[in-house]
Amino acid sequence: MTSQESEPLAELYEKTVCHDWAKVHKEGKTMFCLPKECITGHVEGQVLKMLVHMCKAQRVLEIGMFTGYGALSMAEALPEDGRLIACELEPYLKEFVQPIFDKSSHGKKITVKIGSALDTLKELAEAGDQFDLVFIDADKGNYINYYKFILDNNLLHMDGVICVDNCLFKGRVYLQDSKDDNGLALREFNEFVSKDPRVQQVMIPLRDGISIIRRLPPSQDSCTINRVTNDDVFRGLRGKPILDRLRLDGRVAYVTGAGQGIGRAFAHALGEAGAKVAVVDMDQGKAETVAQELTLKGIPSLGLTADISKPEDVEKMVEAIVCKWGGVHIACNNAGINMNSASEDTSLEEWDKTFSVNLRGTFMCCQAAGRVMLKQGYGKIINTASMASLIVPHPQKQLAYNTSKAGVVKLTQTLGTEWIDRGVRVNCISPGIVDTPLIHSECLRPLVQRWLSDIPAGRLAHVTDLQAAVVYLASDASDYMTGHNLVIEGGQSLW
Ligand SMILES: C[S@@+](CC[C@H](N)C(=O)[O-])C[C@H]1O[C@@H](n2cnc3c(N)ncnc32)[C@H](O)[C@@H]1O
Repeated sequence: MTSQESEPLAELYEKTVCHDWAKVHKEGKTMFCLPKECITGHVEGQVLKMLVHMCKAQRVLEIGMFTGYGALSMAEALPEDGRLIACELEPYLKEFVQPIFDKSSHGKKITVKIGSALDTLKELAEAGDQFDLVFIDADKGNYINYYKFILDNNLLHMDGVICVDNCLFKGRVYLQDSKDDNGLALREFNEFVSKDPRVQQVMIPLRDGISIIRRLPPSQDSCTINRVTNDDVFRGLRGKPILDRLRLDGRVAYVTGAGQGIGRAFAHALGEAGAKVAVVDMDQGKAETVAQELTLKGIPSLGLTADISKPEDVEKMVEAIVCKWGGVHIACNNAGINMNSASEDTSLEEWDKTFSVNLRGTFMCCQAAGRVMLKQGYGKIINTASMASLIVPHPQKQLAYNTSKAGVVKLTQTLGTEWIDRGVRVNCISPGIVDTPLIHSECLRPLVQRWLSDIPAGRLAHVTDLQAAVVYLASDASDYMTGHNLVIEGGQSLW
């Protein structure tokens, strides 16, 4: 059983098979009499959609669109800003398909290029375009030319895949005495690809056969011929390209203050990058809700309640994580509080409360997680400091907060240098002013206007602006970085 096709795809299929293709050809609307059997169809369409998912493709090229069934199937799997270029010879088909593309929310990802596909390929190569997935499904005699052009002109991305339709051509590729031009063209194509050292090919007997062809990393021979410096930069450290080095697969992380805002965004980011995540918050309901969000996305997670100003809570939090997952690799100490008062009026109670969470609490978390990490010989601690550690944000008055966050930076620098020789890196992130629902209240509006005039980027930070930084600091890619305060404030501290 294969998943159902979407409504627009079903409509496209119906419209294609019911259309009188012989008539439109007779009327001179198409150059060729197009057989309705050209259509990719349900199962192959879903296979293409699956391939787009599996390759995590962002940019797809289709050679031979016909009525766009394959194109729309693939577009459905692309991210919102993904793009698919569909090459088609027949102008009539663009008019035919556009109304259905317009009905689908994915149709806007598709750009149809009318003309000979080889001309379009040249145009794309000249523009420096590259694709993660190419689907070749046009005139069989030209498959080999499309394939060669794509590989010779770097139209396929480093980890890209080419999918080729009709590779078995009704079994004729295997008939010794076949005179069928298309069968012979496909046989020659299959043989060429199977001998091409640049790729790995697998043929799948689905419908008329599809070949999946993966671009391989450069071979030792090609490195020698091209006098390549075959080092970690060329191959990628431990054979991993840079984006793979940001992955956190198999790592155990926790985030405090993860029930909302920045902490929640950090928890999602670490989980999306591959880590198991303990979502820690004072508010049990919020911790569990965010943990549930991660579970829904397939991220192993655990909701924990802890008040990080209490030493026993901090100990219990780390113990619970170690007990469940056997260690802690990433400690994201994010929980913090902020109270406003003029310095001459700041009570000792306010000062102590702020420090007991922001600085003492962060220290206790660093120490508890650090002890586990030092034993493991590996760990990444990421504290949330603030732009207020660098500048004095104004006009609001927040002496205790500013001072406590400056303390978080010094705590980070000290631990970062003390523990790095035992494999534990400690860094902090200093966000600028973050856009939260609270900030949009009537009484805060004048304050927001004032802040905006102080921010070169012209807007407040979104929590998503901070997510890449936490993944970077949690990953091996930042191993040489320690004691650093990574400031993300749209340039506010520079004005
Ligand atoms: C097998 S159909 C494609 C089916 C389509 N991929 C789908 O998903 O339904 C082949 C298409 O390639 C187009 N075609 C043939 N030769 C071409 C060329 N030289 N350049 C661009 N398109 C071409 C034909 O007009 C036809 O629409």
